Amino acid sequence: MPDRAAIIAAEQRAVDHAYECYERPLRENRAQRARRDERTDAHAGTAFIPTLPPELRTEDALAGASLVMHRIDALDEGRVRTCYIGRASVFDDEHDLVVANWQTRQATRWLLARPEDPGEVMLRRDLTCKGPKVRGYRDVLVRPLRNGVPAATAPPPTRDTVRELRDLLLDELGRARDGRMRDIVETIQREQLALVADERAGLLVVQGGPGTGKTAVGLHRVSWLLFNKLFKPGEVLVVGPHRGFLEHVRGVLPQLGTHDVRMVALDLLWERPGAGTAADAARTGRRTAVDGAKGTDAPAARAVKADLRMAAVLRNALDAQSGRGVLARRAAHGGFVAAFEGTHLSASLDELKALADAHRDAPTYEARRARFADALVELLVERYGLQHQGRQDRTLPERIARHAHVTRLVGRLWPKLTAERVLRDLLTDPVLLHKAAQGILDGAEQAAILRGRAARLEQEPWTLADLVCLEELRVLISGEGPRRYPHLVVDEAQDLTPMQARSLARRCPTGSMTVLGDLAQATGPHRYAGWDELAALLGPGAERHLAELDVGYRVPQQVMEFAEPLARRLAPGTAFPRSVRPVDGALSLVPVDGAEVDAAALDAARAVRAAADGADRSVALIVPDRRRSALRTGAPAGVHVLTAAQAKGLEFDHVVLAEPAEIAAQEPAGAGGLYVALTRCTQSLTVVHGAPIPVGPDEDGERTERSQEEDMTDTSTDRPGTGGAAGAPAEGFDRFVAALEGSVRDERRCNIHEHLRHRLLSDLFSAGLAPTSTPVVDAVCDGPAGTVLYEVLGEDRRAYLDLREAVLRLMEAAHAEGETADHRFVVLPGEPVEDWAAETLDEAFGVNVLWLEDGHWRGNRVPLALGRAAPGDRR
Ligand SMILES: Nc1ncnc2c1ncn2[C@@H]1O[C@H](COP(=O)(O)OP(=O)(O)OP(=O)(O)O)[C@@H](O)[C@H]1O
Repeated sequence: MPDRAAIIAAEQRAVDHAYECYERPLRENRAQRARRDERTDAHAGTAFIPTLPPELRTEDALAGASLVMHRIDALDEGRVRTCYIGRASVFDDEHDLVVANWQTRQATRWLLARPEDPGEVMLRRDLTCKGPKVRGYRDVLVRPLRNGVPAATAPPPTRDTVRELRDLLLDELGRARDGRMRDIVETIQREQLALVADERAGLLVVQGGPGTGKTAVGLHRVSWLLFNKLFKPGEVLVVGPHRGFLEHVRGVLPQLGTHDVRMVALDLLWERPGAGTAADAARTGRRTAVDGAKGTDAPAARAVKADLRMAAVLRNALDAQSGRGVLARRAAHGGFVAAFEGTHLSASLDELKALADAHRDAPTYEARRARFADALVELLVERYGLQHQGRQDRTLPERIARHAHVTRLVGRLWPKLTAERVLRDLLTDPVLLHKAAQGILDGAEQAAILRGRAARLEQEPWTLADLVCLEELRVLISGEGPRRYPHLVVDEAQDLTPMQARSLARRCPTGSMTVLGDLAQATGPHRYAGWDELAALLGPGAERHLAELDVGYRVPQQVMEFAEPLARRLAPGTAFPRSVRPVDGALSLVPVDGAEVDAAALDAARAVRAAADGADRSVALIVPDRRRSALRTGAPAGVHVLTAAQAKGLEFDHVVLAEPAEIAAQEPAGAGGLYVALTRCTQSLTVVHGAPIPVGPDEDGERTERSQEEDMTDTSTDRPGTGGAAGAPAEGFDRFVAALEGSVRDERRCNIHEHLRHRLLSDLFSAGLAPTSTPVVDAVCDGPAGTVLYEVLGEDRRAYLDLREAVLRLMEAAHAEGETADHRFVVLPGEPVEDWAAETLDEAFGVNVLWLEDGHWRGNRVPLALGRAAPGDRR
């Protein structure tokens, strides 16, 4: 058996040959170009200037990267053939393939072959090259031939060769980050490549913790899909979280040989009235054509506008300003009468209402108006015919349609509306808002989105959420939707609001999407309980495939371990990534006096910058939003000062983090923002904090756990934040209330719980009642049957034992509030699991059960639960 040196020498010869074959056409093309240039010079001044055909490349696209990465020996009709896989397809003089591009289906299939299912692969050898120089190799899959027949795969590689591969990957991961992401072709892992080359239709959702390579996978996938002609460049849109992120990843696709793919930051995706779209900007090259939203929403308004219920409110706003909405206000005026060619045309108010209602299912507002106008003319023509013994001529319908009174009536009932006018009226007119939001948004939610009116429509400070609503309205009014793409890639998708997701679905009606994200890093106003909810919004009706990446390539192990309890708390259902990178001394905690945080953070940044100098390492200082401008002013050169939101999706070699508790308290990101900030570094994280670092497993965002060094030095067992309100010396009843509040808060993190609670509150408001929620009671409402107390349960809580626990909670809540309820309800997200549960609960505890099924309330006493019971219906 040849020794390693001999194998490396043999592989070097193969790689040399590959380079020779790769470079020869380049050299020849350059020479040909030089000859043409000479000819062109000779013809200077003439109209004909020959151009070089695109296939005659003259530039080396490798830019120093290795051409060859793998050797594959594959069985082909009984013979073993050797093929090399690399960054480009290379042919020899006989047009035989010397290197196969990694993106060809054949090469991808070979690279995905596993030892336990090798297919035709007999040998996979990964080469460690530095440019054209072979430094080492590792045999990943070896299947010897015995008597011409492949034997079982050989035992796993020796420790040495494993270390060698790890070295290649770790070398790559340990290199300095200059703010630009690079491709990972040389070290892409099998589970990543499988996602890159996944050809299934529909939505591919990739969930993965920080640094698991989601962005890298998304971009390599774009390149792979285009290379294999599944889409053309103009057919793919990549949506990233912000401009800084796009800047960070900008170089990857060109490095992979992929050009002309449109990439847009999420906040520039929606057109601002009067400005062009991002697409316009890309076309015209004018950056100033688009500058996104002008205004900002307070957190409460942002939450309401993010919610899908907003779509129904917008539709209602249109209805209130047209058709029946206008007729309702016209009651005093009666129907329609107009003099016409010596006679009268007329329609009663009821007839007009019937016509207005008849076309509610028309696709757009404008279509409804057109159909109403047609139907009105038809009615008037018919009436005219009756009055004149059927005497009609061909131009009568047109004469009636053009009659000033008719056009005025149509115009009044279906005024020319623009999305901007409707939204402006909705957000600034409390009466219209109430009418449109009745039964959908409660009073507090309506108040949250109500705002003052700018002097002129063009001055309205549209927020990002408003821009999304404007698109929704435009679609409702005229059907005018955004440009469509056959494939969409959405990064950091966990931050999309439901309204944004609905709008993205509009851009890709086929539902062919690559959706990348991490639920634990969610920082938007809406938290998704799982990917299903978001996937259903993005690709309604499309096939969905969920994949998880669970190996962390960016963040040092020590830092990931520090952040782990926080991540598990934020998204208990997702896998926490294993980091492949132990880095000694990667984590430093620097406790300081609260007043010293800024100065200490700047000192730390200065020290880290100085230590990193010469090593070409990037340094970021991640700070709470309100401290950014002050710290930017004082920061040393070469240190990027960013908020957690700005750092999303980016990575730096060294990160200094200032006052994490303050970052975790920022709305709407909360602890998700802190998790993002903690996981940006590749080498070291220095945490400067005055307040304790809220990374513990049982935090609730308001309470904090002590930092590690405090844990080490302080042996006190009376730790704040583990059962009582923030550090308060709570006793007895107070402690009980605090504990109850804590667990209610936990429950209210569940979206399904919150959907149910809000729906219940909204329906009670619609019934004309005034329900309230308190920190311990999900809902309490005085209705015709007395006081009713509700305890809402969240996802997967429909079993009898859950119901019994809810009864106890109701009793505790009543005790905490001093509330003596006449009726008590447990509210579930679906039918109880056991069919006897509702009856038993009623008989045993006098507690009723209410649940939602297909959007309707069900249960043993639904009218009573919704405030519709007779006053005598008291227990
Ligand atoms: N197989 C790999 N080989 C080399 N580097 C890799 C590999 N996979 C990921 N990386 C590197 O790890 C870093 C993190 O990757 P990426 O930004 O794609 O992760 P992410 O999952 O999108 O992270 P986040 O959720 O924090 O945005 C990048 O520098 C990327 O190049």
